[in-house]
Amino acid sequence: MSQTNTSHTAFPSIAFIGGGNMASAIMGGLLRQGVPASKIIVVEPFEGARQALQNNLGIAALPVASEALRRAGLVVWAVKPQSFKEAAAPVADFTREALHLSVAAGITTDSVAGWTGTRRIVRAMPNTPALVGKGMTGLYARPEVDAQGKALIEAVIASTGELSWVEKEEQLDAVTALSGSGPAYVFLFLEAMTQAGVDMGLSAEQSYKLAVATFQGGAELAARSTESAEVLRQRVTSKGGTTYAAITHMQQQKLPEHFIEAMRKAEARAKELAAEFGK
Ligand SMILES: NC(=O)c1ccc[n+]([C@@H]2O[C@H](COP(=O)([O-])OP(=O)(O)OC[C@H]3O[C@@H](n4cnc5c(N)ncnc54)[C@H](O)[C@@H]3O)[C@@H](O)[C@H]2O)c1
Ligand code: PRO
Repeated sequence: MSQTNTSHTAFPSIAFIGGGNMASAIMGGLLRQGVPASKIIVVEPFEGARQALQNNLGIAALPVASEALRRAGLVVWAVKPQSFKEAAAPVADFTREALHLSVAAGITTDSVAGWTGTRRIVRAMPNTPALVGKGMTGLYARPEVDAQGKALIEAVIASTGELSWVEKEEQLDAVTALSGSGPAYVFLFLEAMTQAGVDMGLSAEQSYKLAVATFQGGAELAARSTESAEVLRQRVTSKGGTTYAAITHMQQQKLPEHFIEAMRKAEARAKELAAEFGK
């Protein structure tokens, strides 16, 4: 992935429409990178969320769209797919000249273009580890976005972790099913591994610590290794040993097949969201 040389001093004012989890993760990354809070404008109708932004990040959010949005060179759409169209209506007139970045699952850039009146749009699929600077974000840029615009988006997203561009917009549905929803799969496995540890006589606390460290260590080993996950798995699996017993059971129960099937459900849901809420 090419690295950007956009420094935070070159950042334009950035407006966030929606100030919930994902917006907070990106804003947190920007602040950590030295972008001043005065360069960030947020529209967030829910008072509890505005309070959280003020308390956690020192950012004062607006309850409704206003002329202040005209300052923004970049608009980040961080509302739920269900609320996007409604959120765009009062904002669009102020932001036609800006570059737009949407993180909404499923919603296509054609829909965003229709609602915002501009085609300078990048669509992104981040994930929640962005909250701790360990995010993974897939990105798609419409042809109307120039190299400078892409460099700005890279600089914003790099403040939350890693990124990877896709060539076709529909590939973002696969990214959504994989890394977007993926942290939830990891947490589900953590829950199951912790429960198994408890069932076998460990405390919940110790069991959870072992499970989290195992995920961290396994992921780090895979990231640093030149060998495939399959080879790394075989190294743990002594013939006739303990891992063999567990993996054999998982394979007999078709766990990998079920897992792949589940991820295809997430991909299908991304497409449904586009059809349901993109009009
Ligand atoms: N949470 C994730 O893991 C994740 C990962 C990738 C992408 N996303 C996408 O990010 C988007 C936001 O998700 P989230 O988890 O941050 O949700 P969230 O509910 O935490 O945040 C959405 C915010 O939008 C606000 N909002 C509602 N209507 C609005 C309006 N008309 N104008 C402005 N703001 C409005 C809500 O009050 C809320 O604070 C979604 O589209 C989701 O698909 C989420
Ligand atoms: N969270 C959003 C959802 O579940 C998008 C990926 C992660 O729809």
